[in-house]
Amino acid sequence: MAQKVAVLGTGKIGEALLSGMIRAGWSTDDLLVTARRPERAEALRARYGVETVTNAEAAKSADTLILAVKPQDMAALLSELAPHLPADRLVISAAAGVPTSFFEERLPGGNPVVRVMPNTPVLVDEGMSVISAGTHATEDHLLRTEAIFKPVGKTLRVPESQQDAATALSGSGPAYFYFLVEAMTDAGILLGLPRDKAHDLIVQAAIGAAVMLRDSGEHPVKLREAVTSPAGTTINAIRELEKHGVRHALIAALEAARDRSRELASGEG
Ligand SMILES: NC(=O)C1=CN([C@@H]2O[C@H](COP(=O)(O)OP(=O)(O)OC[C@H]3O[C@@H](n4cnc5c(N)ncnc54)[C@H](O)[C@@H]3O)[C@@H](O)[C@H]2O)C=CC1
Ligand SMILES: O=C(O)[C@@H]1CCC=N1
Repeated sequence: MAQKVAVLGTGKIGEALLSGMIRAGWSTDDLLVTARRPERAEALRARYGVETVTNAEAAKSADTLILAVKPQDMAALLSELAPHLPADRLVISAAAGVPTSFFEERLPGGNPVVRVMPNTPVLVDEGMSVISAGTHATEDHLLRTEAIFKPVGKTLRVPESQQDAATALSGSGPAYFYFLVEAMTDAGILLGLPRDKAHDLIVQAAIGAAVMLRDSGEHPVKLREAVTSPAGTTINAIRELEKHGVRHALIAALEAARDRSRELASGEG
């Protein structure tokens, strides 16, 4: 019999994963979702044809539960689940910061727990999902987790001690690129381009650069040097980026994201 998977907390990332599983060919008969608000449950049912259930029902009938609520809501969700959850059910958490020990303490039956940090490009099958096993999770549980996340992008196993860093780089990563595109589009407007043209130029530069980074096997410094002609335009821009400490700002930004992930470990504010 096929494994049933439930997504609990179907917000932005929960819905992105649900839609990815459906694209990857999961039957909606094998998927369950839970939502806090009835209107949201109805919208998900209408959009995807999936059954919406309570958290307790999901705990009783799903083989794998993907917990995609905010870190601050995780303790409350686990207290709803714990009385109903058989010990063999795989619990996958997508929450930033929250360690597998947090789940293990609240699920005393010894459920296998896998911590995953996905990112929103799972919506276009270009996600990255960073995976760590908890104490009771075996190779089989990791393979079951990868079967869910691989169709929507790449996966990478890391020791759990690297998850806060992975969250800063990868979970939050797409936001930095959107921020850069937004800022560079503003620059295009300053230089006199219409917004839609500025947007298209920067997005295509981003796509071209991303594909070259992925496919050329070249170091980013080499790729940048190839753009930077002697006494040309690019070096003037690079000098300004260095003068304004953009490299330093990026390092500080990712360190701040890593620190916030660590703070979320307590499952509080
Ligand atoms: N948005 C992103 O790019 C990423 C988010 N995450 C993690 O995913 C989790 C969710 O983040 P988002 O999707 O951005 O937030 P969100 O606020 O869009 O989604 C959370 C959903 O959980 C629901 N919820 C809360 N308590 C519930 C309960 N007891 N039962 C059922 N539903 C409940 C909320 O109503 C909401 O729809 C967080 O833990 C976050 O750290 C991880 C990777 C990337
Ligand atoms: O901002 C956040 O907390 C979540 C986790 C990684 C991406 N979004």
